[in-house]
Amino acid sequence: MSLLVKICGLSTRETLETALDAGADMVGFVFFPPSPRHLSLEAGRDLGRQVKRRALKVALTVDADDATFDNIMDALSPDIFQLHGKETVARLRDIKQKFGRPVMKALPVETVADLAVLPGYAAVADRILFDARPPKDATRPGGLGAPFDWHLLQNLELVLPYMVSGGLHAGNVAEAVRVTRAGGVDVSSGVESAPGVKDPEMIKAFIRAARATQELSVR
Ligand SMILES: O=C(O)c1ccccc1N[C@@H]1O[C@H](COP(=O)(O)O)[C@@H](O)[C@H]1O
Repeated sequence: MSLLVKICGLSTRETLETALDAGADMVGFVFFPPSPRHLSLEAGRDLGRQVKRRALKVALTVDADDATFDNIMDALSPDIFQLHGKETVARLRDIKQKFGRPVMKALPVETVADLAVLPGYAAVADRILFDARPPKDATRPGGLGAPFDWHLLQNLELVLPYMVSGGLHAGNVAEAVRVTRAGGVDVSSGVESAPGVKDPEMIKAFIRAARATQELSVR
């Protein structure tokens, strides 16, 4: 099975085109105002049109309300929602039913205790994203460029597809895949020259490095 590569937090036509040309499977758009990668609905509409089915469009939200989902559906028509807040299992079910799109639930990981919620979410989500737990005083729940201990996933038995994120970059993505056996990787800060500023060369290097790990991936 081939490794899915997601480049998240794209906000310009140039860097989106770089990610698509370099073969990203998923391109992520952030709809969360405190993030330096936050997109207006109009920018999301414009970038969404540019994708032209060359990759899956992922809309990242954080504890968003129904009106926000409605607006994102209208502007971007995402292929999948990435839920990166404290959404409950019941809210996941509700979002899937109301908006008719698959959901990828981000779960914060710092210790093995964080995996206790996994069975509940795995019963409803279409994909799980394991991300580093943010510090308590963080202004956002992700996109902080910090990794977690990948060994916590070493013995994971999860039938559902899962991805990893948190502090990935071209230099460590192979090791992350080797340890976690994840079927996909997601990066934002690791392909930026400054928060919110994507770097075309870093995007290409990350996708190249991720592709080189292909044979290590199982899910
Ligand atoms: O990118 C953001 O600003 C962001 C904001 C709120 C929630 C999640 C966010 N990004 C996601 O966080 C992880 C890790 O990112 P990084 O590579 O460590 O910067 C990734 O899944 C992003 O999609």
